[in-house]
Amino acid sequence: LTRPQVISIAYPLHNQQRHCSSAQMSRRRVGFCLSDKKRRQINLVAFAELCASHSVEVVEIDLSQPLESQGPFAVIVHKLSDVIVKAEYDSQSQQLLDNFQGYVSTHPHTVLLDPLPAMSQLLDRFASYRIMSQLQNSLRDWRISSPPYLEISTSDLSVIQQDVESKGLSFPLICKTRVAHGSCSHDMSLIFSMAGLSEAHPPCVLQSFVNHGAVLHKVFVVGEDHFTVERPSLKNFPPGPYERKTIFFNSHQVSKPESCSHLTALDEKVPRLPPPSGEAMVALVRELRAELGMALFGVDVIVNINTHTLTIIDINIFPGHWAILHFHLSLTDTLIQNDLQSSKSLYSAIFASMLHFHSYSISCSLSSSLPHQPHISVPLFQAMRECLSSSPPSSVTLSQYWTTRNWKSPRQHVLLLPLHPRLTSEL
Ligand SMILES: Nc1ncnc2c1ncn2[C@@H]1O[C@H](COP(=O)(O)OP(=O)(O)OP(=O)(O)O)[C@@H](O)[C@H]1O
Ligand SMILES: O=P(O)(O)O[C@H]1[C@H](OP(=O)(O)O)[C@@H](OP(=O)(O)O)[C@@H](O)[C@@H](O)[C@@H]1OP(=O)(O)O
Repeated sequence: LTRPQVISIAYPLHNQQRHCSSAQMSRRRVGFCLSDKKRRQINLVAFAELCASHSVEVVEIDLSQPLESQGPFAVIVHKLSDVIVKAEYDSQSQQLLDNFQGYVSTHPHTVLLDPLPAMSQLLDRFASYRIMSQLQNSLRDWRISSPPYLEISTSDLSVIQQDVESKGLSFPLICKTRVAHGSCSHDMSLIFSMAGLSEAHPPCVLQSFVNHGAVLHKVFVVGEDHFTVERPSLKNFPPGPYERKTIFFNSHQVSKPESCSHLTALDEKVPRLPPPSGEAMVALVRELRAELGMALFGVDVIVNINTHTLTIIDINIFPGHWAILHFHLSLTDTLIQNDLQSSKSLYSAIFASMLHFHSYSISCSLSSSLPHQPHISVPLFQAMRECLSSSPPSSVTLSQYWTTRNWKSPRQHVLLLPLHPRLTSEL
């Protein structure tokens, strides 16, 4: 077996670490500010232990305490969506956010992934759909669009019906809450007629449903890099309007890797469309990054079965759990490109280690669960399947290629482990 080239990222780091000045040493602290769920997903506690062996301190930021005494931070990685949404109506959350922003403003050398104002706009579908809509102009040559939509702020049915008509929105319509974060934000409905609009509760958006053969392309963006996976998605519906009961659903029932719903089973046999072209995806990601001013986000794309137009339906903050493997290495590149030369080795070390750590946990899961035990967890199995079906990733960097390749031959992960004696001994 060929030694995966990603290992070469790790070696020079150790050399550079030996020559670190005390100024650099003081910058070896990375703050994470994530929900309990996300922290568990990336196993931050175990990861912090691993980093410590590389002289890198991982700190879980306590927002309720002054940040000054918890820093200085070279980087802060956060997903403060909950706090940002709550700050709209809760003064305590607003205070936490102000303190956080205050720290960031007075520490311009701390790299914040991502800036709060940029994130906030994605938490509001009114704002993010405007961005998606504007993007159509610059991406027209790539035949990239977003469905027509309407912002609904009234519960006056006749006003909604008039707006739908005057805007020329075609049924079925998909109704999504204005707030794009939190469990309720994934509750949606499919409305098939003018009468059905009585079930659109403001504030929400009504977006034209686009038939796309029940395939969703989820693009994860990490700085300069991106990669794409396919997910299940809603099936095709005949163009409306027509009499049919509104369908209520939760987006996580239809578009998670493990989703298995009658709403995603096509009623008819249709030829599978080719995936979006790599060039178009590159153009899309480039425009979005510039427009959003963010490094960590996801964009959901479908392909219109009639026109073959790439259609953007959603933009998300911070890649989901599945992105984590790719995230660590890609983030390193992002930081390097930002000219953070002095921090280069630090970030490379952190994220190469993170990758190794995850490789370790995954290879253990794989070797213990496959092929001997039928009780492999559904999410893990689906995640593997998702990865296997996403080859080659649309933006193939060395690290991404490596990751994908190694998922196909999980045993190769073990080859990485001698780099970490502690992990090897655990094996
Ligand atoms: N305009 C549309 N046309 C066709 N299908 C759509 C459209 N909008 C959404 N969908 C379907 O509904 C699902 C959920 O939509 P969307 O991505 O907006 O939800 P979400 O809850 O914001 O998702 P996420 O979990 O990524 O945050 C999509 O995966 C897709 O199957
Ligand atoms: O990151 P969080 O835990 O908050 O949850 C995000 C979730 O990731 P996870 O399921 O891997 O956790 C994402 O899933 P996929 O992109 O993989 O589909 C997606 O549903 C986001 O919309 C969620 O963010 P939220 O809507 O809550 O802001």
